[in-house]
Amino acid sequence: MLIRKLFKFENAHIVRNCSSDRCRHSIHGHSYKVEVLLEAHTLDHGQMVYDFGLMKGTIKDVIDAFDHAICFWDKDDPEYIRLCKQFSARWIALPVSPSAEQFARLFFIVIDAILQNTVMKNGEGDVRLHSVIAHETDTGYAQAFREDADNARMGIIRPADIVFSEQVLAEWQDPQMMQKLIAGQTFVNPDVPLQVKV
Ligand SMILES: Nc1nc2c(c(=O)[nH]1)N=C([C@H](O)[C@H](O)COP(=O)(O)OP(=O)(O)OP(=O)(O)O)CN2
Repeated sequence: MLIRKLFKFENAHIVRNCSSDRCRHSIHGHSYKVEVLLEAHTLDHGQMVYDFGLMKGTIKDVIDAFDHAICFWDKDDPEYIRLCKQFSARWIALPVSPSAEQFARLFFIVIDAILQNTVMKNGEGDVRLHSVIAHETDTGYAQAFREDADNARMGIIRPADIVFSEQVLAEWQDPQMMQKLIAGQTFVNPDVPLQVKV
């Protein structure tokens, strides 16, 4: 079974080298919608694949980091990068260009790492990330599956290579969240007292 939770953020970028003239030379923004799809073949004590509420913790925080930020490819023109950092308190440097495809891959990689490092407390079984859909506009989206996330021909994305500005970090509930993820520390879900025997 699949479940899906939708997240939203506003973000600005330039996508270098793309065919669309407006996109490759001009800073522009999108109201992104990100669908996170989880898969399991057994249900937890609440008879759910994974409680939607749990997805509003670390997973939501990571996606929300991109809200009202400018994203740039860390291989872009150093002067452009310098100016992004100078004029936007919220910026994120990416190891890949900020296309919808790469957003979908990036969120897959980070959310997959979060889930794999999460200690689940409510009888969740084989819950795993199925795919991530990044909607750039109402009419265009990219969907990343595990084989896309792992595909080095699409560029390597390591969580440690995503650099968040100080302002982004300061606004997280836990400013150390990404460092913990990179260090392989665990995220522990809240205990749930059982009220009826399942
Ligand atoms: N495969 C991709 N194609 C394009 C991407 C992308 O990330 N992946 N990105 C862009 C631009 O960022 C652009 O702003 C979005 O393109 P487009 O869908 O053409 O935008 P419109 O606002 O014109 O959308 P309509 O709904 O068709 O009006 C370009 N391509």
